[in-house]
Amino acid sequence: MDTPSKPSLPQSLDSVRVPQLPCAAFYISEFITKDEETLILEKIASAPKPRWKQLSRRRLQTWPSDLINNKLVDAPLPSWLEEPIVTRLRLIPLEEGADPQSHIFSDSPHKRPNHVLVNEYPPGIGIMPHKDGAAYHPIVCTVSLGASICLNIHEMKEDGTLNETPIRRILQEPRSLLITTADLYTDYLHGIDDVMEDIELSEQTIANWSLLRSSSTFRNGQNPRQTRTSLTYRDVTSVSKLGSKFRFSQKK
Ligand SMILES: O=C(O)CCC(=O)C(=O)O
Ligand SMILES: [Fe+2]
Repeated sequence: MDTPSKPSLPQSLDSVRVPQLPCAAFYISEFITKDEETLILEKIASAPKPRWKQLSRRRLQTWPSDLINNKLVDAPLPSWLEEPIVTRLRLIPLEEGADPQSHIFSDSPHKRPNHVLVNEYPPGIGIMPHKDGAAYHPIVCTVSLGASICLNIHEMKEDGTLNETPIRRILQEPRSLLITTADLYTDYLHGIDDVMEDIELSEQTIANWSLLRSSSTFRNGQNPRQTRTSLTYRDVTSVSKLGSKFRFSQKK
């Protein structure tokens, strides 16, 4: 096959920092290959039906399991969520010249993500502006599959209500990785509009325009939505070991 078996990763996260954001975010346009994307989408599609949680308009899979009181029952991620993504995430140093062992999860409690949400967005469907809550170490790695979508970053008004106009927008292409960290997850909100098309896309309006794989695709400023699936990787701070005992007691 002609397609490369691995995408070429940046030398450091610092070189793919999203400009014009109040705090650190990083965007790698080609984080997985088309073949890897296809394989992961097949694995998601072939998961047993009860794996899907149907929300009012969107559906969701949670791996390895739902959190209970913000705690994760200790269990490994399935291999198709671990490889190649987790390994590759931990290969990119934060800065050039930094300790080559350092990576985005170096300071997280488990040094790696232990939890993945799979969110499927049909055209016209998004997610309301929200914060991700206290269960996680404040780093989220989002791999986008299938189609492009715009993520909006919002701030709160002085009176504590949401400012509906996003302060920035980030365009996520299929096979890309977006890493959002720190205040972007703790102080700001993020959401996706319920639209059939993202509009007014340009160098002026999209924070990661210079980092896109193919900004020419959006020359006319539009992104007609197709079904887009996201994988959000996080490190759940609190992990209980109860699960292994429970599984043991279930064995005949
Ligand atoms: O799909 C996305 O890019 C965002 C998902 C999200 O915000 C979440 O699962 O908390
Ligand atoms: Fe979120």
